Amino acid sequence: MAADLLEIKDLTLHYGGSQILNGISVSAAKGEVTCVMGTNGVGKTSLLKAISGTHPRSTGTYTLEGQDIGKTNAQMLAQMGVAYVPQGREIFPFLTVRENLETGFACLPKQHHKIPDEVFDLFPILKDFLSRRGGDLSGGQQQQLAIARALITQPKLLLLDEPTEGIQPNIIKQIGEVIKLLRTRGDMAIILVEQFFDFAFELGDKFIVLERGQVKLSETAGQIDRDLLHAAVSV
Ligand SMILES: Nc1ncnc2c1ncn2[C@@H]1O[C@H](COP(=O)(O)OP(=O)(O)OP(=O)(O)O)[C@@H](O)[C@H]1O
Repeated sequence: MAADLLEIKDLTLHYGGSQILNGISVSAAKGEVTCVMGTNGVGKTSLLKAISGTHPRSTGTYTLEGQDIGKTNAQMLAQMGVAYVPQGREIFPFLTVRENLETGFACLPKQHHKIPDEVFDLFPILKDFLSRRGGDLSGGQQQQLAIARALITQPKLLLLDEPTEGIQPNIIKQIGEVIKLLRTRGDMAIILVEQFFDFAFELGDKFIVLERGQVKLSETAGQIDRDLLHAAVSV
């Protein structure tokens, strides 16, 4: 198995006085997809917020490529290669597709301020729509744009929060193919939060199931029984 890029131990997270995550340990390796699963409200998005630094971690240790990144903030984490595609995509509706993509440059030194051709190889539709406003794209196209924008930051760790939510089946399939391709490339670790069971099961190398802010189950694809995993993520 590949060496872990990300290692998180005993993470806790609070919103005000409410403790939402409790003693979470997660690791992720380059060339692997780690799926975080569980029913609504168990803390999946909160975990991604903690990893991306968009919400402060209360306690726990966090290393990226062996480097302790303790209280490093979201902007610094993005510059270190942590890219977060949030649930709901959060593209800028009044910016064009090109301008949305260019926002990814904020994490990069000036000499890398060019949209790589690879982005259009992965998502050809974006090339045709470069001048359209983000808000005029379909939900699936917006999701592709959000993933493309994250890839422009040259991530080592890609965090995807429910990329299939509300998306038409043909685009879900394309997004699945892109995730497979990125995994095969082997230069990034992917953490995928997903409630679409078949999609997650097909892509995952590791599965972590959360329940009320704790890890209920953590297994590799080779070890996990499909029915057991399905039961673990069902209400
Ligand atoms: N900003 C916030 N302030 C207070 N409580 C919050 C906040 N965001 C989330 N929560 C609560 O934290 C818990 C975990 O939410 P979170 O969004 O992380 O779960 P989730 O597993 O991603 O759910 P879903 O699948 O519905 O997106 C829920 O009880 C939610 O109501």
